[in-house]
Amino acid sequence: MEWSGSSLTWLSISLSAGTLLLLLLQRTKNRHGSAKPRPPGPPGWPVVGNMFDFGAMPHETLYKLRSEYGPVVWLKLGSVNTMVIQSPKAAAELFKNHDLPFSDRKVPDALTALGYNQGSLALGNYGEYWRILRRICSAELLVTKRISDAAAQRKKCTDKMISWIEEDAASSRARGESGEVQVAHFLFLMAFNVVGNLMLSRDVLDMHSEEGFEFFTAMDKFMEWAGKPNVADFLPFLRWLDPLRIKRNMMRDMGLAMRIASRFVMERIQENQSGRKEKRDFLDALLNYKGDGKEGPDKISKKNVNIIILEMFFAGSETTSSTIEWAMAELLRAPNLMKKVKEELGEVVGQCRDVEETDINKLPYLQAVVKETLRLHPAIPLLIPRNTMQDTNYMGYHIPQNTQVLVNAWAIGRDPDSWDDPLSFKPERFLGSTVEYKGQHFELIPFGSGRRMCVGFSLAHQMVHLGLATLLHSFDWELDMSATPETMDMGERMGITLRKLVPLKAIPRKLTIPG
Ligand code: HEM
Repeated sequence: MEWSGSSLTWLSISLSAGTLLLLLLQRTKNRHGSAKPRPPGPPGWPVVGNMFDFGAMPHETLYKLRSEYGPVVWLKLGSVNTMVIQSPKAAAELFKNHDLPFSDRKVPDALTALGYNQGSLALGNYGEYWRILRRICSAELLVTKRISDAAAQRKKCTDKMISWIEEDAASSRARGESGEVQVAHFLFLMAFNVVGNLMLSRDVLDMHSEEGFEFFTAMDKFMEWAGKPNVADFLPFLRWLDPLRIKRNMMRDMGLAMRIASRFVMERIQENQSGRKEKRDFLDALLNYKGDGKEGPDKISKKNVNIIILEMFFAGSETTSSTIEWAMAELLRAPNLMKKVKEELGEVVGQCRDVEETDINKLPYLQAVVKETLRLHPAIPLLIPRNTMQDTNYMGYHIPQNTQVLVNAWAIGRDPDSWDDPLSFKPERFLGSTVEYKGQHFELIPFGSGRRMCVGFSLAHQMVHLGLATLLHSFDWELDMSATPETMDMGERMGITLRKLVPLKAIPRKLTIPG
């Protein structure tokens, strides 16, 4: 049979009409749900699903969907089934009753570069290797004795931060400028060194060191690629193509960061071989690990040790420094609140000595400021994506195996059913309240909850309080003439963490703490 011109035209019209019908049917099916009940969600397009509805600030886009679809939302991101949880009640149901089947991770393609996810704790599949790492990390990072033993190291790092801030402000003034400094830069150096001391018993960054700068730059690039939205995560059949070149770039920059981390590890191995007798640290715990021959690996490979060291650096430094930066920004916007924290510091610490970690428990207003900051600005707004290991019946919905689960801690912190005036920064709401962020109160979960909750939680608690208190106790902070509390930009930038879009700049003036 021959195809005439008119039959070809008809064929193409029928094909187009058929495709259109299919598209509409697919949208209708998604809108009304399939045979098995799924949570409600916006209709998606074939192939791409809701991929293009996600936007640059997914936590905000998802928060807006709550009013239409309720606290549990179903999306299809390309071919990835995704469930989003956006209320304390739904989060409690997940973490209390379904934590185990939801304990795997969904791994972004970029972080499969050089086998990173295979060695990682944060992205590792739920299984023996993860359990062993988690045990080692908990012993090093969560046990109160270990954390308090390292208090002097943290104090040394905050002292250095203050002297670098003074140095930078002085050079700015010497150039005839206002003395303004970029606060997050120094917070990052401090946090990086706190982690460095815990992992490797040494400062890693110095304002002026070349090796530190090289490491910092490589890590910064690593975090940039890890935070970039990647079409290959939504349409896995495109992975081989790596259309945005994210994985290729990641391989290059991660490779550099790994080489630097491996230098630290090799140095330690050589020191140990030549009879090093210094105090045992996190790196020793990883290198000395010996399995019991029953479950998991017998030892942690050198490559995986490098990966874990790297991971701790970026898990511990971006999160804590951005939290303190947000707290400082909120306080600079509200001079009356700033005055209250400083008065409390004046009463408890006074002017004759520095803040110590042992002061934290006596500073309820400072603690309330930190909680309020973590409520409105959780560093990882959607937590780290989980993945279901098996089909699960969750709140009456059928959630299939291999569903990505996002818990919107950012939206939960703004839930009007849990919080009065949820969008305002009001630390007072926590005074006299028993709400904590230890993963038991589901209206405040900046560190997550359940098995995969932040393993660095106790360390983070100390670092954020000490870092913020030290900044406030050491200086009076002012905005430059070009900024006012009313016009300060509080926009967000999404990368691997949620940072301020415009980095906070402020002028440190020598202290006038009342008391
Ligand atoms: C303000 C500071 C911090 C915040 C807001 C934060 C937040 C989080 C969140 C939301 C998760 C995912 C929890 C989940 O999926 O349920 C997480 C996991 C993790 N955090 Fe943190 N974190 C902070 C500081 C730290 C520090 C200081 C370290 C270590 C040096 C650390 C290491 C980790 C690791 C290794 C994981 C993965 C745990 C796992 O998958 O088993 N974090 N963190």
